[in-house]
Amino acid sequence: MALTRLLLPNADVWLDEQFLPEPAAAALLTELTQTIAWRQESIMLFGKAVPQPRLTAWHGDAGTRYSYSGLVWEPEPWTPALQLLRTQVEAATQATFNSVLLNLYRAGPDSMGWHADDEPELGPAPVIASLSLGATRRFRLRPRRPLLTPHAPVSLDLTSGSLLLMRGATQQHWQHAVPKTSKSVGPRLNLTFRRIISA
Ligand SMILES: O=C(O)CCC(=O)C(=O)O
Ligand SMILES: [Fe+2]
Repeated sequence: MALTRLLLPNADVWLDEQFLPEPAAAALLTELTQTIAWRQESIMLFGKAVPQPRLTAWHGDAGTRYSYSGLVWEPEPWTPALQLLRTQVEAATQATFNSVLLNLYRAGPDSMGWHADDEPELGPAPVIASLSLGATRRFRLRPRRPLLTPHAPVSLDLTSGSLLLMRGATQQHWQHAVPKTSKSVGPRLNLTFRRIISA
């Protein structure tokens, strides 16, 4: 399949719902869930350490330090599976990536709050390629400044093997989130390939 552009103002967002065929996506979910050194980080919220409602890992080229929600990440090296995915994602997106943030949503209560991936390390127009494996979870997008970007919030159900690409001014004008769900859902693993410009 191919990436198809979403018609959103002040955004440059593309989706390929069938980037990886299901047997490959399912096999990768199992392999990565078992072999990645998952951590549950805490973020400081009003002076208190609050565990993030998901597990995370950060892999990349040496020197791609990244600060995220008050945490500073030193990357783990690329594993063969992650390196192969990087090559495939680069070919599909015509972009280059030097790091990947992995998020494991163990079940419905695991989530990610509203944010934009606009850390200075990512430069003025971050290119982020997001590969989803496992359970379908809802991905929401909303304008950061509704007067400047008049549009209702958007919901995408990201299925296993789908590839979402955000680039250009998307992070400047939109936020995104993966809300909790009360539905009974299995694990979902998401990989966001990124390019750290100022290491
Ligand atoms: O899990 C997702 O689909 C989104 C992940 C995300 O927004 C991030 O890692 O910054
Ligand atoms: Fe994000």
